[in-house]
Amino acid sequence: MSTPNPAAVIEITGLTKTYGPTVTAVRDLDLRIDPGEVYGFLGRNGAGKTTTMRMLVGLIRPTAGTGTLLGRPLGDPAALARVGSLIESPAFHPHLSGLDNLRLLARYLGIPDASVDTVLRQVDLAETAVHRRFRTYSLGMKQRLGVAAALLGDPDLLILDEPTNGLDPAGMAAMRDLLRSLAADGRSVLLSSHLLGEVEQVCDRIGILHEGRMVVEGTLPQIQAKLGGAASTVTVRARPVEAALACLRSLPDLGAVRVGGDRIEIDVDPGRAAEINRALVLADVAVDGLATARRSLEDAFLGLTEMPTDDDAERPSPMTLVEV
Ligand SMILES: Nc1ncnc2c1ncn2[C@@H]1O[C@H](COP(=O)(O)OP(=O)(O)OP(=O)(O)O)[C@@H](O)[C@H]1O
Repeated sequence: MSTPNPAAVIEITGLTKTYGPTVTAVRDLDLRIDPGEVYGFLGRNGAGKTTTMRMLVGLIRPTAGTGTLLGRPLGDPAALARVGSLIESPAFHPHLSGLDNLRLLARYLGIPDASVDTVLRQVDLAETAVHRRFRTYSLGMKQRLGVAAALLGDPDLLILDEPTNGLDPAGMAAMRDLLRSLAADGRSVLLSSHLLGEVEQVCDRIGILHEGRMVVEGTLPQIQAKLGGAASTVTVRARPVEAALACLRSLPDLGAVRVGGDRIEIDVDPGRAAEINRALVLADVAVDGLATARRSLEDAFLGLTEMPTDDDAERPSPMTLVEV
């Protein structure tokens, strides 16, 4: 049995949420987050990210599961007071300015007005925007104000559901910098996203959720390794295919080989492309094309969660794994 570590910011086991007899939104989830760690939940819509976060901050009650948040039992008010969260759209007064909304919230929480200026600077909400009515805000501005509100109590743990939603690329970069600087101060961040590129750039560890389950978890290199397969491929268009495969069989240390029409895709370092080309030509195989690609984590993630991609329609004939 593992010993619980008192230093863990979040440590939960078997977290489950069911709705009625048929919907299991989160299934038997184990999660541990350490101080100063930025942890990202990655998953397509409906994977269970928001439900998990709502359980952690006490908005909904877990069906099953035990654990601690900041060293206290899940749902403990003293621990929740040290958590800042942005889950779904925060409720701000539409007719008040961003500044007045935060001042109101600060007073409600018993926090000095000076903290409002600090958090507004942290999220980089423009001076002009601060004085505008909330209802005129763009999605990105609303998002920044939501993060500012989450930061108000100087929390030890931030739980942010899709924090970059609605931000332009510059806003996304600023948000990443902010989250990293918060982590550098020893705070922990749990965020969710359906964009791999986002979590990849900011998170120390990533957990991929799919249909309520954690399917893979780890650092980026660990996830790459766990998802298996070569990280890169060499693809050749070659005729005749049978002769090409016979030739490939004579080459050492190739990974999996897949064939679709006249396309042969080989899991191998792209640095061996020239060697493969030379071998095929020497074997009297006509090489009509040769391309190299590094398999991104995005591809692996999409494959894992069977998410359709925009370029699915353009994909040529399906590839079949062959023995070489
Ligand atoms: N109150 C509810 N009643 C019934 N089913 C629910 C409820 N809340 C969530 N679900 C279901 O639970 C599953 C997980 O939803 P959840 O919102 O946690 O996913 P998500 O990963 O956050 O996705 P999204 O990015 O779309 O918010 C979905 O199938 C959803 O339809």
